[in-house]
Amino acid sequence: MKVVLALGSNVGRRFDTLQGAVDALFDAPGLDFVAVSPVYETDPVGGPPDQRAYLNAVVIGSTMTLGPKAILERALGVEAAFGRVREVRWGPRTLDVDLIMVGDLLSEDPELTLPHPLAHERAFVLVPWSQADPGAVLPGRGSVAGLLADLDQQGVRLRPDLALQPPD
Ligand SMILES: Nc1ncnc2c1ncn2[C@@H]1O[C@H](COP(=O)(O)OP(=O)(O)OP(=O)(O)O)[C@@H](O)[C@H]1O
Ligand SMILES: Nc1nc2c(c(=O)[nH]1)N=C(CO)CN2
Repeated sequence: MKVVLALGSNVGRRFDTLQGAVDALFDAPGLDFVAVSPVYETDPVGGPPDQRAYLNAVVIGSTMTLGPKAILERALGVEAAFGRVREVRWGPRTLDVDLIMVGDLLSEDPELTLPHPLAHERAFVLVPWSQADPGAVLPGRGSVAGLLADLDQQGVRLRPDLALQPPD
């Protein structure tokens, strides 16, 4: 099953945090690395004003053994390991890891909604995802390229000077 995860950081050493997350997500068995997107610097969407810009990226994996809850637990564990401070909704965070999709699974459980309920409207997710996988499809919503055609992408800027490496 294909697994798509979105990474974001707007506090501290943002790029190092993203690379650390890529490494940590694939550290334990069960999830195999497939691809990582370029890094984008993005205007904050929602939350308090005067937040620093985010760095965002998307990482794609594959699993034959893990269920969606196990993948979410891993994602939340990696977030916690980077000391995310969860105070303000949509406020600053050291690391945010969102589970965008797991195969063609659909779930409306608030603990794990699949696909991620806001992914289809977030250019900071869809732009990097389309670069990592040009043929990507968001289950129930259609092609990522098609979704992007209707979205404002001005707040999402490629950082060609920053490149994430595959997990070590
Ligand atoms: N697809 C998903 N990916 C990540 N977390 C999810 C998902 N669906 C539900 N959740 C739940 O959301 C909680 C995380 O909420 P959190 O406050 O981090 O949201 P956020 O990252 O600030 O905002 P957003 O949901 O807009 O990305 C997790 O504890 C998790 O149980
Ligand atoms: N640019 C940007 N804005 C956000 C982000 C993010 O990763 N990037 N994450 C949010 C909550 O998940 C809220 N707003």
